[in-house]
This record gives sequence, C-alpha cells and structure tokens, in this order.
Amino acid sequence: MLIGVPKEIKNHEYRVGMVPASVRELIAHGHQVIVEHNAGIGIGFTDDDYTSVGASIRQTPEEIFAEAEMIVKVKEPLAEERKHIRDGQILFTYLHLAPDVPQTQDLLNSGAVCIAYETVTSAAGGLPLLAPMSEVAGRMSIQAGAQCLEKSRAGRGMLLGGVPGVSPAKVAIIGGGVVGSNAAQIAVGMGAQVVLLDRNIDVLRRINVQFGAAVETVFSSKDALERHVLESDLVIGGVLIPGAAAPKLVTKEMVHQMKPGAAVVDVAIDQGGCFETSKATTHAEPTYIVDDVVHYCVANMPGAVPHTSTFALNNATLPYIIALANKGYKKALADDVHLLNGLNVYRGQVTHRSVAESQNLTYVDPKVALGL
Ligand SMILES: NC(=O)C1=CN([C@@H]2O[C@H](COP(=O)(O)OP(=O)(O)OC[C@H]3O[C@@H](n4cnc5c(N)ncnc54)[C@H](O)[C@@H]3O)[C@@H](O)[C@H]2O)C=CC1
Ligand SMILES: CC(=O)C(=O)O
Ligand SMILES: [Mg+2]
Repeated sequence: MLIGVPKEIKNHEYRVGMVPASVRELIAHGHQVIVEHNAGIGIGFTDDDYTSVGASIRQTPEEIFAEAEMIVKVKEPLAEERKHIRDGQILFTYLHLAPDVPQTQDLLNSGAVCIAYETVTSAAGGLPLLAPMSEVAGRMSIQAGAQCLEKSRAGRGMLLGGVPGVSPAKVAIIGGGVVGSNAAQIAVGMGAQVVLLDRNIDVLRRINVQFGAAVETVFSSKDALERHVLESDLVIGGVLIPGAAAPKLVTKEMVHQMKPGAAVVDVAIDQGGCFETSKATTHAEPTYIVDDVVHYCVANMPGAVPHTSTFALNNATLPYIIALANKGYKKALADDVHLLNGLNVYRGQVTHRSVAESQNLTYVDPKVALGL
C-alpha cells in the first residue's frame, strides 16, 4: 500500500503521524511511504531521516493526498486539507466529529473511509489510541492550570501546593478516566488539595486504590459537582462519552459564581467541552476570561510537547497502521471489531452511532456499510 504522511497544519501542532522508525517497519512489510517535506521537523526529524529508512519526500500536501491510498495524520483534517481527501482513500487520524458539523459534512462528501483514533476500542475496555494523548493532556492540565492561577494570567495568584503555614489550592477534577487520573497524579505531586468526581463508582474505587487519602473521591451528582466547582481554585474537565459531544456539566451560572481568578482547564474541549462557557483556543492564545474565571481550552494540548506525544501516539497506532496496510481496510476492519469501532464515516455514511446521534444524522451499522 502507498501510505502518505502530511505535515500537520493546526496552530502550533508539531506532532507527526509517523516517526522514521515506524516508516521503517512499514517498508519492511513491503509498503511504500511518502512524507511531506519537513513533516517531522518540529521534533527534529529531517527529510533525510525519513529517506534513510526508505520513504520518499513530497514537497506539498496536494501531492501526498493525491497519491496516497492511506493518509496517516494526528489531528482532524482542517478545511484546506479536507479539499484534497479522495473517494475511497483511507483517513486514519483523530477526528472528534460529534461537535464538528462542517468536518462531518466534508468527510461524508469526500467518499473516504475515515477511521478515528479516539473511538478505536480494546478488549480491555479502554480507548487505546486516545489513552496515550489523554495521559499527556491529563498531566499537562495541572501544569497549564497552575500557570492560569498566576496573577499575570489574571488568576487568583495562588501556588497549587501553598507553602508551610499557607493552604494549598483546591483542585476539582471532573472525570476519573485517563485524563482525570493523570491530572490527579500531578496535582497530588504538586501538593494541591484534590477532589475527583465521576459518575462511575468503579472509577472512583480505582482512584481510591491508586491515591488513597491523597484524593477525595466524590460521586458526581449535580449537587456535589456544583459545591466542589464553586469551592475550587482550579477545575479540570476530563469527561468523555466515547464518540459523543461532551455533556455540559458546568453551567454559565456556576462559572459566574466561581471565585474571581479561579481557573478552568477544559481538556474535553476536543469533544465540544464540558463547561458551558468553553470555546476552543490554540497554543498561540490559550486562555480567555469569562466572569473573572480564566479558561484554558486548547483542543490539541499534547501538541505542546510533540516529542513525548508523537512517540506515545505512534507506539499505539503502529500495529493498526500495519494491519490496515497489510490487509486492506475491508479485511482489517472485518478481522478486528475494535478497529471497526473506529470507523466513523464510510463512503458517505455515518458509521458511529454517537456521532450520528450528536448531529441528527442517519446511522448505518459499519458491518452493513462494509457488507460484512
Ligand atoms: N484537549 C486535548 O488536547 C485532549 C483532549 N482529550 C479529551 O479528554 C477527554 C477525556 O478523555 P479520557 O480521560 O481518555 O476518557 P476516559 O473515557 O478515560 O474517561 C472519561 C471519564 O469521564 C467519566 N464521565 C462521563 N460522563 C460523566 C459525567 N456526566 N460526570 C462525571 N464523569 C463522567 C467517565 O465515567 C470516565 O471515567 C476526552 O474528550 C478526550 O478526547 C484527550 C487528549 C487530549
Ligand atoms: C486527543 C487529541 O485531541 C489530541 O491529542 O490532540
Ligand atoms: Mg465569579
């Protein structure tokens, strides 16, 4: 198969879909790989690093999209990339379609086979291609939140861990999955007072086993959520209903009642965000203020640490890229129900139930769509 790796064009996005070591593996499997000029330069990989393992370089994204049978990316294709996606082409990347109507329409119109990293599942019940980036974003969320609490960012001017004789900041983490547990780890490490809310008791049990008394676990009723959000200096949003738009758990009124200079980091912004006041921001301008509350809502947080993130992501995606390339999409999807769960759009049809429901579109069972 001919596989194409374009350079990412989202604001301050320096990750790349495949590192040279992965390209080498695909070439060892008998495939061809074309890489856009300087696609890996943000993490120090030159064109020579790619050609030395057997890839060919193309100067423009147009050439990559025109030639490749499968496109391997990191972020969802932006409007100018979507113009190039072709009928029958495989697109393997994060998509986050539920809150993104224009992207969904363009992908439906393209006729492409669009497999979203974030809805691929695993036998263990997790989301193996989302997890590595959620680990990164969860850990970063506390770093970002700590900066938002600084006075220069319009924060309350509080140190997360306090100092002897002065209380630490209170951090509420909504959602105890991969983002939430990684955020808790860093917040505890920095000495904050940490409360974690989830609606799944098994998740709260796991957090309790992991952190003991260092993290207070709370069942996320409306009442408890409101109380802890209003009491906190920093609130992290890390909820997910796979494939669906994030539930708006923190209302405008709650934000209005938060302490002046408190901060929120809405990691779930890539699925639309779980604060009513959230709107996606970029690394160039990561924060804005609503009702004296600092909001950090960057939709590609791991892009800020592309070295760590690219390797973490590529370690997880490589086996699936190899399966798609070796078997072709039909057999790869037929053989692996977990990869099939990643199929969001198939040649003009929405094949993920939550995406379809989020946008009132007709859902077609992926097995029916593929004729399996
Ligand atoms: N902004 C960024 O750069 C990044 C964003 N993300 C996003 O972060 C979000 C969380 O991802 P993961 O931690 O991997 O998901 P996960 O599935 O591991 O955890 C989500 C948790 O949310 C909980 N939850 C769902 N509905 C809830 C509710 N109403 N109240 C309280 N808890 C609720 C679930 O029980 C689960 O424990 C996703 O939207 C993901 O796409 C992930 C990586 C990077
Ligand atoms: C998951 C995601 O949105 C990211 O890694 O950018
Ligand atoms: Mg206020």
